[in-house]
Amino acid sequence: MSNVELIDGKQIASDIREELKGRVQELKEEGRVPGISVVLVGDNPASQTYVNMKDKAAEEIGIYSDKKEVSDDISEQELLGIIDDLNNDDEIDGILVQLPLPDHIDEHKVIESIDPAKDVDGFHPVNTGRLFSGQQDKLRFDPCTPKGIIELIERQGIDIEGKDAVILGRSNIVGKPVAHLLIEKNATITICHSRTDDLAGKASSADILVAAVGRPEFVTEDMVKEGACVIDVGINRVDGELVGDVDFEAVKEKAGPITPVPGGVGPMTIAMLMHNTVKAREHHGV
Ligand SMILES: NC(=O)C1=CN([C@@H]2O[C@H](COP(=O)(O)OP(=O)(O)OC[C@H]3O[C@@H](n4cnc5c(N)ncnc54)[C@H](OP(=O)(O)O)[C@@H]3O)[C@@H](O)[C@H]2O)C=CC1
Ligand SMILES: Nc1nc(=O)c2c([nH]1)NC[C@@H]1CN(c3ccc(C(=O)N[C@@H](CCC(=O)O)C(=O)O)cc3)C=[N+]21
Repeated sequence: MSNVELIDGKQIASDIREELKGRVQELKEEGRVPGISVVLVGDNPASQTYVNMKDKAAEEIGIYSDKKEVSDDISEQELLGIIDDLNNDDEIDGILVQLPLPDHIDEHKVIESIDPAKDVDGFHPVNTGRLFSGQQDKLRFDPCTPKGIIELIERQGIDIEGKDAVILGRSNIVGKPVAHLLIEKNATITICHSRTDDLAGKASSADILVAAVGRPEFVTEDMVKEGACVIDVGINRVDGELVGDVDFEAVKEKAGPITPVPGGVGPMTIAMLMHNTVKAREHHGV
């Protein structure tokens, strides 16, 4: 008999979309459904997949969704022009510029050009700043993947307060923001990266281990404490197959609650994007 406790991100994300559906219906009756626009530069197939998943989720929930697909030789100026139009579009509550961007475009400049009240990705410095300073009373959009991770843990009934959380990875879109959210939930955090000494030792002290390194099956059995909650953020394509940052088969018996890939954090990212779009619409009004 297997004693694996799987955290079903697919199911939890579906529950969240169902909750949002009701709210969107109310907003529709008020006079306007939420709207999101996704800007896609170039034709990276992985990006196409995510953008299609966003479209599908929006449609299911009743959110208006619009796509701006442009060639990867678009100038920075032109891209900033598109964002300016979206900032001024009253039907659009949320703007998402799919990352990464081509090298000739300054990612920070593009993100900073988005109206913070439409920044449903939560990447604008106004939003990351409010996360950093723990401001919960102001309009604040938290990044979707980190927020999805917190929701997964809490909806699984796992208490975060007082726990030792170890995060593998320090990127601006996953590692750093998830650390802030976990601090806000009263966890004690350690962030590891490529220069960390004794990463395995640190990881194996974690009650909650978040793997976001972008290396297939990086987390092995020796890096996991017995019964620890393991959250696998990794999305790696290996020989056409999707593989996480955790060696799931090797770790699943030793770990406590654990997320699969696919069907773990990924669907939660999309659900949180929808959540942020509804929140943006509530703020903007009809
Ligand atoms: N499920 C989802 O919705 C999402 C999934 N992802 C996936 O999550 C993973 C991480 O994404 P992202 O944060 O953007 O990745 P980045 O490449 O931006 O960051 C990776 C981090 O991991 C660290 N790292 C890399 N190799 C090692 C190593 N050998 N030992 C220790 N640390 C290491 C890096 O350290 P250093 O800083 O020192 O270089 C860096 O901080 C990817 O697989 C990505 O595809 C990303 C976003 C959303
Ligand atoms: N501005 C911006 N915001 C992002 O949020 C953003 C981005 N750029 N660039 C790329 C990353 C990656 N990302 C994912 C979203 C959903 C899944 C997801 O739902 N994955 C499914 C599987 C999908 C498949 O089969 O390929 C799963 O894990 O079950 C994965 C990855 C969002 N990102």
